[in-house]
Amino acid sequence: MSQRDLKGLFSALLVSFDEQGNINEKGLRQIIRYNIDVNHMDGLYVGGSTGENFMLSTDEKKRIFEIAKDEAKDSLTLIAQVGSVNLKESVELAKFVTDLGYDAISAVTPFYYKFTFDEIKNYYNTIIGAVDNRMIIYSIPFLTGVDMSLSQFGELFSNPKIVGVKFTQADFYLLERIRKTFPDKLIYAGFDEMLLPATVLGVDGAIGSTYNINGRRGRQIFELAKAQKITEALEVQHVTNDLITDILDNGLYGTIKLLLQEAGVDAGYCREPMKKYTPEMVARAKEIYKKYF
Ligand SMILES: CC(=O)N[C@@H]([C@@H](O)[C@H](O)[C@H](O)CO)[C@@H](O)CC(=O)C(=O)O
Repeated sequence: MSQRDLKGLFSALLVSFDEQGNINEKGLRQIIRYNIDVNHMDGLYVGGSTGENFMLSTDEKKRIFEIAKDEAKDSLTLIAQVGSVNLKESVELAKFVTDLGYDAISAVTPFYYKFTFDEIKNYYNTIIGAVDNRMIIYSIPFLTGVDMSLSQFGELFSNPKIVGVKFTQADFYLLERIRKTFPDKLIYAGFDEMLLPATVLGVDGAIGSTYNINGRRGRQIFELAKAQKITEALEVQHVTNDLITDILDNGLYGTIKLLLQEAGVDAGYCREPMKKYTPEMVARAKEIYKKYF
């Protein structure tokens, strides 16, 4: 098992697709390079929501995991999101990425069906039980409908191979309780627009979509907040949130891809059913790029 430190700032890796929705390998490699060479990320979170993962086949997921490892090599930490409502697929992917040398795996809470907590617990223990690796829970209640309590996190954390949580929630009371109760577990801020308050509450890192293009400001917020320079950190968070608001208004993943294209990266298209770019959306992305970069 990799002993690499898992803390720090991670881009939730975008995937470049061509107009037909096929993986654009050259573009994907450019996005990875941009995250390493320009954003200076500590790591990549591969196969997350931002990677449009839940719309992909098993073979496509594997190919993306392979390309990311091949391009990044050991230059930064790699976490693979392998969660799926198909538990057998999750186990297969967990084995695949562990063999590739990924530093940790992560799995979204199983969604769509209203699984009981015992079923969710069995899902995590089954995936991580199949491999010699570390697991980070991916909690994102606004998309999955799964909102776990402090004691439920505690039950999952009782498995020593479950080492942390990617906390994409705005519940700062729960975040503070998890921090205080489980000081040895890793917590990642999942909402980029709330990086400053999450860092003040003691998260170990952050995983987000907008770091693919706005990694420099994410780093400033994270480091300033850790150094207790809250006024300065807030100034950068304000600019960042103006940018995130503009991105969200224009279409989240598509706009980040269009901004990357302005920066010279072949970030391609989103996969349907996500919408195709309209001329208005492209024009607006150009304005956003000029305003913030
Ligand atoms: C739903 C979603 O995209 N959430 C993002 C955030 O980075 C989010 O895009 C950002 O904070 C803007 O709201 C991350 O939490 C998702 C993520 O890390 C992932 O791709 O798995």
